[in-house]
Amino acid sequence: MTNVFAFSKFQTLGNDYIVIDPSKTAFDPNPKLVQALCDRHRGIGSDGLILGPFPVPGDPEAFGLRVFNPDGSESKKSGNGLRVFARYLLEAGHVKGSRCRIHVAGGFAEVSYLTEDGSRIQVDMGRPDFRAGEIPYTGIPAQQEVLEALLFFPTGPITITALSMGNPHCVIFPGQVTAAEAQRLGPRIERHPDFPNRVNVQLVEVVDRKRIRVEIWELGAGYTLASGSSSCAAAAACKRLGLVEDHLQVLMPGGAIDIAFTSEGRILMTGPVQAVYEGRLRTEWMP
Ligand SMILES: N[C@H](CCC[C@H](N)C(=O)O)C(=O)O
Repeated sequence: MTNVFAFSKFQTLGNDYIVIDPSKTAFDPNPKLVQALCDRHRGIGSDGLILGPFPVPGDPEAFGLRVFNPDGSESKKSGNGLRVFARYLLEAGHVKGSRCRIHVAGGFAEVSYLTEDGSRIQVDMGRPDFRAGEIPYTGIPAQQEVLEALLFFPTGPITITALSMGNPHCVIFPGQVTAAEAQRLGPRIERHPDFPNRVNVQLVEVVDRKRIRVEIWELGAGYTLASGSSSCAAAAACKRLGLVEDHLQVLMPGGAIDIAFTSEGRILMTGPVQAVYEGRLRTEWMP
């Protein structure tokens, strides 16, 4: 039988991830292979791929992970990905107790298991950073914050609020918050030259001061039903613009994520995780 390798599949609010554990499966995350695995017709199919745990230099208690988008690019952070990975760590016996610390390119995240089985998890996603240079966004000077700035297109400008959650986000408040509008505007904003590293895009409707509704276009993944870092970014923009309170729900097509701002301005993101299946992948089809 040709080589096979093990993987796990999880999903949270319809945002799904493959998890590959390097201690079980030797895996080179080259873009072509990541694209093939995330392909919903030729491979496993997912909104992203998580590789981990890795040891974190200088922090023996922490677990390292890498997150890849279906286009093969590496993500600096993923809110749903962090919750999925935290669940995997618990199930694989890497974690004992109700907390763990995870390191991803965009920084550390403290994780709390709210249920014994890891089906509901809270992640401290840190503080949003609106400074243009941290996103990066080049439309205004690096130290300035991107609050209701203008992003120019041949058809006219769009008003944006942009920030980093460890990964880049651009929040807009368009007349229509629909999947169609997310798929129309998302790619244009994702690849706008003022976002040299590309950007995740959120279309936001403020329902009231405790609920916002969001449609999402993800950098390197396209339209998704939910996104953890996007829910944090949309909430952070609304909070910064004085539109919502410190505790709110972010309503997405796949479901809702709870957001709480701490007194230090950090964002606590809480949501579900579901295990879907364990798989053994043949390798004969791989690029
Ligand atoms: N679904 C992920 C977002 C991945 C972000 C990725 N598209 C990037 O920033 O490159 C989340 O739950 O946060």
